Amino acid sequence: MKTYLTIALQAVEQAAKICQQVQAQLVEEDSLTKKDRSPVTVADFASQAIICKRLKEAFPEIDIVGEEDAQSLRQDENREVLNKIGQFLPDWSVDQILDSIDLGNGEPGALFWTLDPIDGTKGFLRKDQYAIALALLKDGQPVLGVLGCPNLPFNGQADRGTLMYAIKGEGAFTLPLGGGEAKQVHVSDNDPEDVVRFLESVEAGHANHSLQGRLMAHFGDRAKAVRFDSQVKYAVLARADADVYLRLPNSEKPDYREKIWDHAAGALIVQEAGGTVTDMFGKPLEFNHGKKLMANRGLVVTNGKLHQKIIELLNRG
Ligand SMILES: Nc1ncnc2c1ncn2[C@@H]1O[C@H](COP(=O)(O)O)[C@@H](OP(=O)(O)O)[C@H]1O
Ligand SMILES: [Mg+2]
Ligand SMILES: [Mg+2]
Ligand SMILES: [Mg+2]
Repeated sequence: MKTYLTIALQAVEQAAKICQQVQAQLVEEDSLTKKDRSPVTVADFASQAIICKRLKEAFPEIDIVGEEDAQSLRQDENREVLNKIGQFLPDWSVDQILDSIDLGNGEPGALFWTLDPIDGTKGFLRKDQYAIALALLKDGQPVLGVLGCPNLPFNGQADRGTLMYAIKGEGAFTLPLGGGEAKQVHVSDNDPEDVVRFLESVEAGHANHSLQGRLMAHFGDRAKAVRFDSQVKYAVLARADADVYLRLPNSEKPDYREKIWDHAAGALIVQEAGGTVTDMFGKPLEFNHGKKLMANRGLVVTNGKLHQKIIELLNRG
């Protein structure tokens, strides 16, 4: 597992650097709109290209299931975006870029990587939080997870981003992006009688803010809420800066199912930090139904001590 970890950390670090460069000089032309009307940027593509190339060099036999693909970039009308990616990957040919992105077109199997090259693209565009999320899944369960969080201050130092990782059975760890000593992280100790710090998405379309608000109201003025984009929420909970992350299904999109790359890395990190991750009914996540969490609805992530209470409140009919 150590070899997987070393390569995964290096790949995420490298991608994070490029994402930071793109974000620092972001212009409107750097993004495209996908078929589902969600955005994708030069940085999402560059990040996926770099990470896939690195993983395939080291582990050619392991499939990568990435969020993005190069189909739109192969169309003439998007040549500008492709050229822009090339500016951030100066030694790469156009074909190398396209083919590396498409290395992420693998299929879920007994052992595979899942990659979200930028989770929270809308946050990235707003210059808020985003994460580079990579997980290794074995027999339907994440066994290694890495989150690169360039805009999440490490130990309160605003100029240093945060890297977090976990190996199943070995705990969760954090270090600054750019390198440093790894320290183990643990979730908070708060119980339902304490202050409860909630996390939810910034984007109203990705969750059910009104239902989440009603649940938080149960805790009166002991409830504090913070909104962050992306799997940064898992990282914040894992290091005890929050107690509960709610992601209840948006009632206007009843058929939406969560994607594996939006949760595999974060969920393992929280679990290895001592927390609990289930769907809104208290059911464990099942990562063995393809690219989506078909057997689960919504997510409830807690420090463990609050889990039963939250599930009860949600399901008391
Ligand atoms: N209706 C919906 N319900 C839940 N998640 C959704 C959604 N529509 C899009 N998403 C996902 O929400 C992710 C961002 O999560 P968050 O709201 O926590 O920042 C997106 O990841 P990407 O930004 O990688 O596309 C996308 O996959
Ligand atoms: Mg996306
Ligand atoms: Mg995502
Ligand atoms: Mg993404």
